[in-house]
Amino acid sequence: MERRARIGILTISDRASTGVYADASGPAIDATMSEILTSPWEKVVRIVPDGIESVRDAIISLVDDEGCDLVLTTGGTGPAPRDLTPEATEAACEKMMPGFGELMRRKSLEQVPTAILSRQTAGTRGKALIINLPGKPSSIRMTLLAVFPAVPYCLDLIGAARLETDPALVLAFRPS
Ligand SMILES: Nc1ncnc2c1ncn2[C@@H]1O[C@H](COP(=O)(O)OP(=O)(O)OP(=O)(O)O)[C@@H](O)[C@H]1O
Ligand SMILES: Nc1nc2c(c(=O)[nH]1)N[C@H]1C(S)=C(S)[C@@H](COP(=O)(O)O)O[C@H]1N2
Repeated sequence: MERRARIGILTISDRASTGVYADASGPAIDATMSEILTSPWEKVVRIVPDGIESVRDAIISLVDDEGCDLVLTTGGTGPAPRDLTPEATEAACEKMMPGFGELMRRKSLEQVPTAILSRQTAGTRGKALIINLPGKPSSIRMTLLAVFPAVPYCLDLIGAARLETDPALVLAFRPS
């Protein structure tokens, strides 16, 4: 029996974390993962304000304390002074995986010219993969679908839980 995957959903937003507006991006990640995954999984949801320490500590806690296999962040990837998610991700990770950000920016560029303003990246910490998504709720499904074909094999390689996907939506590629 395969182990149930644990997926961290981390919303990074000054305003959503203080209740100025309701978080729409975390629920969009949850909904997209429910669409994509056919293997058992459970979520661990957090909302934190922007900042290197707040975000780094949340990622470390989701991986080290909560045992997450995958952490999906949203928000804080742009150029504004308080957008520090890529720096925090780098501080929490042992290896950076720049291909994720490159592909998401390329896909987003088909929709909005400001896609290049996102500094989103990805990396690994122990047996966990951390991926940054932009903050816009409308960007979540498209960016996740773009990179997800490579996610299950990446988790295999780092020794995380095995993920199965709905092939009608995401064809997970596992080189033989
Ligand atoms: N978690 C979220 N839930 C709902 N809407 C969001 C969320 N994050 C961002 N947005 C929307 O996307 C817009 C642009 O995102 P951006 O990351 O620039 O937000 P922001 O202005 O930095 O947010 P904050 O001030 O809360 O950190 C925001 O103005 C908001 O309308
Ligand atoms: N798919 C998609 N990607 C996108 C956007 C978007 O609307 N759709 N917005 C861009 C904009 S305007 C910014 S500033 C950056 C960073 O957003 P963040 O700070 O909310 O992470 O993401 C970019 N990537």
